[in-house]
Amino acid sequence: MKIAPSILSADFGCLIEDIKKIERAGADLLHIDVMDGHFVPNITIGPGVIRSLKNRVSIPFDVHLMIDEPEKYINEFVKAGADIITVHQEACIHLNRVIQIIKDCGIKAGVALNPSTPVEMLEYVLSDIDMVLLMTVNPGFGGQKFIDSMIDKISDLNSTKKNKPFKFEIEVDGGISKSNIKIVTDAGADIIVAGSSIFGTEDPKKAIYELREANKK
Ligand SMILES: O=C(CO)[C@@H](O)[C@H](O)COP(=O)(O)O
Ligand SMILES: [Co+2]
Repeated sequence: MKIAPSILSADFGCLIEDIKKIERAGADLLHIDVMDGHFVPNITIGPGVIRSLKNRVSIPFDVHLMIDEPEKYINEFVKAGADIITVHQEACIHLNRVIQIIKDCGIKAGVALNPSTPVEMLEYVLSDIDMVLLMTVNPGFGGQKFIDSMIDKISDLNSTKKNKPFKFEIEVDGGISKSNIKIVTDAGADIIVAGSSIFGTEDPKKAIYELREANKK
């Protein structure tokens, strides 16, 4: 199980210090939530901030684009330092083309699904992608409650993986804490995004340790 702390819940006034804490604690990926105020009702950061962080952070940048028409900005995010770019199925009219644009840049491609979007929407792209991001809250904000019905969705997607030699990993994003991490990984999640349950605590290093311990029980 990999842990990808989401900087959405970090203190943007001392962002690099917060990131250094989770890097030292053994975080696997840095999850960066990009929001445009259109696709989701919130605005966060763009390529400029990612570029500034890139040469100071060594773990891979997992960039979650919650923006309309993401194809217009892929190049900018790749140049800024994204290692994985995930676009929302709901934001892409020509999803296959957008995936190819990301892959042609030489980085990994992921596709995210809102809670109400069935996994079947990805049937004909699953063999092309490196990651499926299942939203377990409605995208837009950190600190929301995990939607319990998403456990069956994770299991369904995980069963699909057993039928064919797909390479994609399942990333799960929203409302994950030490109280539900085990049920999420048991259902088949490979990568856990956690924002408030890491950066919302006094000690992010301890929070990562506790997530890993809770996953063993
Ligand atoms: O993409 C999103 C929200 O849209 C997430 O990455 C959140 O940032 C996760 O935050 P928590 O639910 O873990 O607080
Ligand atoms: Co996210």
